Amino acid sequence: MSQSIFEQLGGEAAVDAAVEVFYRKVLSDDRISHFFEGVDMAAQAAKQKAFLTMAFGGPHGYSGLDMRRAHAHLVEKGLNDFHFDAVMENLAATMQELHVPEALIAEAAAIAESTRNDVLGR
Ligand code: HEM
Repeated sequence: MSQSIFEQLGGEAAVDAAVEVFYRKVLSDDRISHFFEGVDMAAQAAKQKAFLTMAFGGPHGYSGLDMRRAHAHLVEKGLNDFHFDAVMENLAATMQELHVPEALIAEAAAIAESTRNDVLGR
């Protein structure tokens, strides 16, 4: 059986390392940082970790319905494809910075991409 990206990258420790890099990129990206204003910082780190665990195909407790619910208030504030694309870019840039092989980056992107319609509520 083939391993998930999560396992190939080194499991939880790898995700922890990626969280820090991804977090910094997202919060300094003025296309999307405003969506994170007022979000509790400790809870935010856990969210980032959940996001990356999901993108890497690791064990997570989220369904499409949860993704829809978690982002519904952001859709009301105008969250759209432009913002989703920006997050995808930050995800790829994070993995490039951590020297993740291109094939694994593409796999993670495909997983994140599969949540687009749920995250954008359509
Ligand atoms: C690539 C697809 C995405 C995935 C897999 C994802 C994943 C998640 C997860 C797992 C949570 C935590 C949900 C919970 O509270 O249980 C969350 C919350 C959140 N997401 Fe996303 N997300 C995605 C796209 C986005 C985008 C495009 C934005 C905005 C640019 C965004 C902004 C947020 C914010 C601000 C929260 C926290 C909401 C709050 O606590 O008020 N997410 N996301």
